[in-house]
Amino acid sequence: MSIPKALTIAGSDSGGGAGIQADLKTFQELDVFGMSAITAITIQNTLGVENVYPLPPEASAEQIRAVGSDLGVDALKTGMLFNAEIIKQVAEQISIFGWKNVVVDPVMIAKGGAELLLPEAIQAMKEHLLPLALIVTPNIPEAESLSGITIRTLEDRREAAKRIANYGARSVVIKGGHGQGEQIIDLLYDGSSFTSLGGRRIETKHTHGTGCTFSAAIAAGLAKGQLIEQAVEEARAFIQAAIEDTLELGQGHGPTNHWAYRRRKERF
Ligand SMILES: Nc1ncnc2c1ncn2[C@@H]1O[C@H](COP(=O)(O)OP(=O)(O)OP(=O)(O)O)[C@@H](O)[C@H]1O
Ligand SMILES: Cc1ncc(COP(=O)(O)O)c(N)n1
Repeated sequence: MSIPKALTIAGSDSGGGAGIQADLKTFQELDVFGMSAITAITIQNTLGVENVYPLPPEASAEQIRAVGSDLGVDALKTGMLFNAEIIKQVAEQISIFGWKNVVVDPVMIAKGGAELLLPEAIQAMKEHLLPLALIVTPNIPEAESLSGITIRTLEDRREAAKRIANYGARSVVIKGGHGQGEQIIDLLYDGSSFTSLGGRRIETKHTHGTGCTFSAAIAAGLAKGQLIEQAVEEARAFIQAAIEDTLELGQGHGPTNHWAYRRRKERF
């Protein structure tokens, strides 16, 4: 039996709600064997990020090489990469291995405002990483930063998605968590057409790590052989359940519930 394997290249969140920890929980719940390359260690809980210790860029490259040369990688996602040198090393390894199922979550700023990507590294992300992406998953502020346009309307989102795709990403999903209205729209652009994936906006403060979990779920789907649209649809269902069945953990913005999706499926 061949076991689907996914790699997350991201930062560690000591609070367990975002980053590497959220990604591995998501892989596990979606029946994918999870592996990790840690780029930075954050001192973090539901109240926010207290400190960031980036690892030497070679440490990311070495971890990727170790798992790639032995276990193999069916799909991968990138999350917090922090600086331009880490981005370059990660991009170089992805190119060397020739991996195609690459999900880029262009993590920039944590919900609490902490910088998870230095502003001067945005150019490196556009230049080195976006051309390798099968899909890139910005939230609205990240899409604004990558596209250079202010997003107010759905038309703006469409234009931003096209501009991001121009950097070489095969497809783009602009997530709607930061938007307004009762319905959330995640807009998927596949290079020629748009698909809106929606859900009810849940009123909650417990949305720490939603973007990490969503992109990890897409990578899990790709690792299992799903097509992009199918993987994004299942990721939306996964995150919707994870936000709805809240855990109410911590004193601040709590993590989502990674058990929820499987438990719901088992009930029906
Ligand atoms: N309140 C909510 N109700 C339902 N779905 C939500 C809500 N907030 C976010 N989502 C979903 O979670 C996913 C992540 O979206 P979001 O825009 O929050 O990303 P993000 O800002 O990158 O997340 P984070 O920075 O917390 O990791 C998307 O699929 C979005 O639709
Ligand atoms: C290590 C790491 N990676 C990503 C996020 C983004 O998640 P959020 O925007 O919910 O804080 C984070 N806080 N920490």
